[in-house]
Amino acid sequence: MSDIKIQMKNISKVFETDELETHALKNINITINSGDYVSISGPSGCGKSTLLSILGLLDMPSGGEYFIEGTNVTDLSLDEAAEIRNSKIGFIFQSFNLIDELSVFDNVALPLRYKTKVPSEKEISDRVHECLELVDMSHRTSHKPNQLSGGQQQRIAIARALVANPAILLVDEPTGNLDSKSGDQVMDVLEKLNECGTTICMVTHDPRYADMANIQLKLLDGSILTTPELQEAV
Ligand SMILES: Nc1ncnc2c1ncn2[C@@H]1O[C@H](COP(=O)(O)OP(=O)(O)OP(=O)(O)O)[C@@H](O)[C@H]1O
Repeated sequence: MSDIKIQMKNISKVFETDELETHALKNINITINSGDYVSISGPSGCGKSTLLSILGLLDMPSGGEYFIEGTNVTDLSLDEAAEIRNSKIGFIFQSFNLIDELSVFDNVALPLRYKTKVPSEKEISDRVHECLELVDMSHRTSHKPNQLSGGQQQRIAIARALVANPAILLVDEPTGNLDSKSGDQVMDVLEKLNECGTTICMVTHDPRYADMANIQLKLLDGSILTTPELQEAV
């Protein structure tokens, strides 16, 4: 009955530099269903960024198979990977990566304007306002990013990641540049989005935030240490 968003089968990644081979990921098997909240944590160098890059089609695995919403995306050309990345994946980075010259509205609208079939201005406006409301930022549509706090900028980045209705949000240390209060607010927004059905996969060093996820993956030396654990809904 579950709707599979992401499936990795025996994914491996080997980096080869001069005479050195680094086995960054070994035999990774992950299934992420619609509505899951997955955290990935582990010590420095264990493979978190490598895994997130492959999940986000920013890098390709050395072996194994990767499916997004049932489509095999293991051996795509760069152009095909870019198209699937734009339509299926929303990214949230530690650095918010907003465009300073654009208003909040135009930053959030950007992924819609880059779609193969660009929606009408009315559709863009409706969707941007809907997403800004979800992150409690409807009152700042005309501001520029540098007129906002770090926490507010991250909430705008979340709205931008959501706007094209991706299959999954990939989140990399979302609170890394924030004080603890703003960080908690950003995590509250992610939790609320997940409660409303958004599928999330997040890399975090913070055990408090990893605990918010219903599937907690722990990586060590490129392998998943603990198999996914589904917590009973409280
Ligand atoms: N481009 C590369 N070339 C060679 N080795 C690499 C490359 N990228 C990563 N590695 C190696 O792969 C392993 C996993 O790296 P990765 O960046 O995924 O770890 P991480 O868990 O994200 O670390 P951190 O928490 O410090 O960011 C490390 O041993 C790293 O040195």
